[in-house]
Amino acid sequence: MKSSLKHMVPPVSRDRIISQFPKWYTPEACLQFKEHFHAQVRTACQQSAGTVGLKISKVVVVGDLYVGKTSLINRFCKDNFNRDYKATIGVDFEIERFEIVGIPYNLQIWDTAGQEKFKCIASAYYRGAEVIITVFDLTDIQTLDHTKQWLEDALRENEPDSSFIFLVGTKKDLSDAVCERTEIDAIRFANEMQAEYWSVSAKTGENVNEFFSRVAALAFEQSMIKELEKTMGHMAQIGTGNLIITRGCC
Ligand SMILES: Nc1nc2c(ncn2[C@@H]2O[C@H](COP(=O)(O)OP(=O)(O)OP(=O)(O)O)[C@@H](O)[C@H]2O)c(=O)[nH]1
Ligand SMILES: [Mg+2]
Repeated sequence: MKSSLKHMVPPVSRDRIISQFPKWYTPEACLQFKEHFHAQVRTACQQSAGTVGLKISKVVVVGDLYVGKTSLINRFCKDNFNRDYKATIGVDFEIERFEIVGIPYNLQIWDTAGQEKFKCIASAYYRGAEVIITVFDLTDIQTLDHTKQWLEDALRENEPDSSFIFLVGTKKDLSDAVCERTEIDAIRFANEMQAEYWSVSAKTGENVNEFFSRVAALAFEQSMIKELEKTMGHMAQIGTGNLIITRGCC
């Protein structure tokens, strides 16, 4: 009975299995430099593998119209690319399954509309975002200028310091000398926004899997740390400045 149930859920695809902490894009705008999951998180995962319920984190993707938000998500979730523009109306979402350090984990990725007329619909979905991805087009510097406003709007709907922030430049395949200068500005913006910077191409797929693996690993680890804090007894310092709670024995 148990084995037949197991076969009802298709296995997580190989490129969604994460056991080592995925690397950042550039050390100049990076949220964390470490290369391994926290030892306590790894231990907790090993001890509870096969027994924990499904974990899920909410990701919202925001930015101007036409910057390539839907294309980025479609490349990652469906491995396709459409050169024709079809505006997102309101919001849409995809769920992507991972297995991280042996634990099943889902990212719920919300794709929002960049068009002004849909903004009030989309912003209703910002709440509870563990990850905010602000997207701009590397070939259009104005879209970078607008990312701070998009971020501000998304942050307003969330608790302070509760979300990881990413700044993502799209259409890397079209990159030229001007885009390279834009990227220097983007790295400065990312630091001001306390965001991690990435540049990707939905057309060629460059950096897309690497980027979402990084998103998944950071969000997963954060959710594990929060769970450890909730379920265990006394404070212990782990890593560099991250506090988790460990079980009190007396
Ligand atoms: N060359 C190239 N074109 C891209 C890339 N990503 C997106 N595009 C094109 O840019 C246009 C806009 O892409 P979308 O993904 O629909 O943009 P969006 O941000 O979702 O737009 P809204 O839904 O209106 O907010 C489409 O014509 C895409 O084919 C890329 O990496 N490279
Ligand atoms: Mg769209």
